[in-house]
Amino acid sequence: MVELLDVSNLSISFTQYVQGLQQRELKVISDLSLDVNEGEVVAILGSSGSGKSLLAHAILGILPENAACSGDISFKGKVLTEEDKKEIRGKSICLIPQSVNYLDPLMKVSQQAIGKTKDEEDYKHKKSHQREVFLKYGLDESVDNMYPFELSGGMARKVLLSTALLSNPELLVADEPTPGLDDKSVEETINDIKKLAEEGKGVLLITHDIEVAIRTANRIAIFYSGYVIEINQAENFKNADTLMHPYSKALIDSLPDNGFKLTEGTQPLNDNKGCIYYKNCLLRKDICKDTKPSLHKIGDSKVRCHLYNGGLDDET
Ligand SMILES: Nc1ncnc2c1ncn2[C@@H]1O[C@H](COP(=O)(O)OP(=O)(O)OP(=O)(O)O)[C@@H](O)[C@H]1O
Ligand code: NI
Repeated sequence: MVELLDVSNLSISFTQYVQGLQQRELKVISDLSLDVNEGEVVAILGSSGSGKSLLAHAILGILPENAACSGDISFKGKVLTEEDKKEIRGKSICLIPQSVNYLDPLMKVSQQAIGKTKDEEDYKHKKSHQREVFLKYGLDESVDNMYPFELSGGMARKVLLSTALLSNPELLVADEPTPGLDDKSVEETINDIKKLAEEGKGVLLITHDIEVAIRTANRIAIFYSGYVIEINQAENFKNADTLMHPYSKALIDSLPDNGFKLTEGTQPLNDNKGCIYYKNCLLRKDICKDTKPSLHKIGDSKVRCHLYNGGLDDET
């Protein structure tokens, strides 16, 4: 098992100005650790605005200027500097962006997929490769000359996927690839992602659709208020009893009532001293109020909860 991506203790925050010159720090992602192996799909599941796209952008090295970021992101055992990220993005690591808005509206889709070319020979080579990959995903020749606004939702998704695959990356970060798609296109997207993993690529699938996560991923990481609170095998998410964190259990139990969608719920925005789930937790203990649990390893899974460490928080 080759580890492709290792995100370790990643935190991302923004400085907010409140009332004139008063500043406060808005922590969007806190102490996030996560890894993706070769041939594996890992889903990160979180509600809207929980920092999922920022995680993707941190991995690619395209965070907005005003974001403060700490922690390490390693690719194949090497901690990446911002320079390294620039060097390998679009090559070994590719992003399937959340929205078609990432495509240039004034450029034909094949042109932007191919990018800059050195000379006619280079263009011919890249053009034939582009056609081959587009065809693999069911995009016929007429699509090459279309502008982004001419694409349907499903076609746009395929264009974003095919474009990301042109450089044959080892790791793909797919940011919400399914919203707005009809059932058939969702099905195709799930199969396409699974196939990529079968070919040996690693995929970090960012989604708020729990059903898509369960059906596509090998492992699922649950995001709550900027923290990963549990990482577990996807099949364990079919039943609350096979999960560990009280929030994950409550989430799965509530799914039938919520039409199997993640509800926004009330996720506290402001961090507190203790466990982020303290207020809502039915199993809370004294220690949970003032001491933050770290992400404990239990077998092949991880959980951020004091219940799983005998009340002691000695692991970092
Ligand atoms: N440039 C920025 N400056 C200040 N705050 C920002 C900036 N970019 C993002 N944020 C904040 O960070 C939070 C997380 O944003 P992000 O886009 O990562 O969420 P998301 O989980 O991808 O949501 P969605 O499901 O809607 O795509 C948002 O609440 C947003 O307010
Ligand atoms: Ni997003």
